[in-house]
Amino acid sequence: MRCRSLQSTIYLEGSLQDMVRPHGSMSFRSGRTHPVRVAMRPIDKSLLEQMHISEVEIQRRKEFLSLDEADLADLAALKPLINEHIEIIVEEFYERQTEIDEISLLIGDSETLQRLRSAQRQYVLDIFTGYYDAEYVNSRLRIGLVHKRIGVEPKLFLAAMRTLKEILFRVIDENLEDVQATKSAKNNLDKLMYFDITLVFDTYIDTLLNEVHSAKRRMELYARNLEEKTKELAAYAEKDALTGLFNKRGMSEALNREIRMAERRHSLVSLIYCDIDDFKQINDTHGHHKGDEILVTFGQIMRETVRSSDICCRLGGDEFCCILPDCDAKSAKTIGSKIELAFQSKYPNFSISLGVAETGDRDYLREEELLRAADAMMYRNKEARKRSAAEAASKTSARTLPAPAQAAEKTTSSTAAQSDDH
Ligand SMILES: Nc1nc2c(ncn2[C@@H]2O[C@H](COP(=O)(O)OP(=O)(O)OP(=O)(O)O)[C@@H](O)[C@H]2O)c(=O)[nH]1
Repeated sequence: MRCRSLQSTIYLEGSLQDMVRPHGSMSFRSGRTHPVRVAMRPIDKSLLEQMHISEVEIQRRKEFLSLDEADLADLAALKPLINEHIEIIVEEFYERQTEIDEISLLIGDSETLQRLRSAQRQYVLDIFTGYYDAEYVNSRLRIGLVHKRIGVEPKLFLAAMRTLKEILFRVIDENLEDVQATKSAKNNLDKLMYFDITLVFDTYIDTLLNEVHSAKRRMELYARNLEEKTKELAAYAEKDALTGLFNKRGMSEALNREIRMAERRHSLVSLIYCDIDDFKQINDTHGHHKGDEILVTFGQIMRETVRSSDICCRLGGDEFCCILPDCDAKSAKTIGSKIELAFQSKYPNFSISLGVAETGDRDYLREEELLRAADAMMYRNKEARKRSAAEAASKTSARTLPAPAQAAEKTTSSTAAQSDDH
């Protein structure tokens, strides 16, 4: 195997090769690390493999450009001449290149310029070796990759190739006497430089496409995340932060939807409306923290008592409701009683008031009408409960006069009041 540096480039590759060489592959060659078995990734393949460029493909490319063995041998014959002029060629090339602001900026400093000079020197010598095999092709492909990564645009690369060609043509013109040989040498050089340019462009475009695909994948991921976040936010907007039940807005949408569905199916929808009695007093006596705990517990009781298809909501403060699709008012009252029983067994000193309303299966109330009806019944039940509590209190105080009136114990069942009301 001939030893030819892969570091050669038109003008910028040299010092930047290490930027793109996978570190793993370097360690592996030097035997410092053991190869780990992982799925085949792009960095596990050579550029030639990634670009699907085989020996046959290299030959095809030469044929496309009518670059035959005789042309290549003629180019190799110019090697002594180029060797003789190599320093002048590289000197003039960089003099002209650094006159271009964009290129000067890309090169950046004198050490980089020095490294580029030596890489360029090697490239020019490589052109005239007469060997344009896989190794040569690989080094050309690498240039496209590096150019894309460091931002050397095709226009700069083409301008550089043109400058180099002009310089080489001039050296040939000035030193070859035979007109036919001069013409043929320039023609062969022209074809080889086309061969190089197509390879550089192939990896440049491939890298560009990979970047586009990668950006597309990132965008899709971002869009998916955004969609999930939007759904989460929308769900948050419909949920009550304290109890996790639907809030008023969520309830409104759900009730609307359930009434419309019931209309389509000619079925019933019932609504239980609950309010914790004297909740203000509970807060005042036991503190807000206890008040919160009661609200959360009530939400849990409600959820655990009803079917999973029923929709439990906290309308605000101490007011709750539950939407019961496919359920009549009688069953809703029974469910309400179960909720009340469970609540009172947890908090024997507190009570709730309930109201129930149903709609369907011939005429249907609107969402706010159904809510108003259930609320009105809850209110009537609460008033009835308050009246009987007041009566009980006055009877007790009459029996125990002249002692001051005691606060009534909250033992009256609101469900009983509700039933009476009906
Ligand atoms: N702890 C707690 N209290 C709340 C919350 N939201 C509202 N409240 C309180 O709940 C109380 C509700 O009181 P009211 O609407 O007067 O009703 P009530 O005291 O239950 O009286 P009745 O409905 O007649 O039985 C108010 O004092 C509100 O400040 C909450 O998230 N946590």
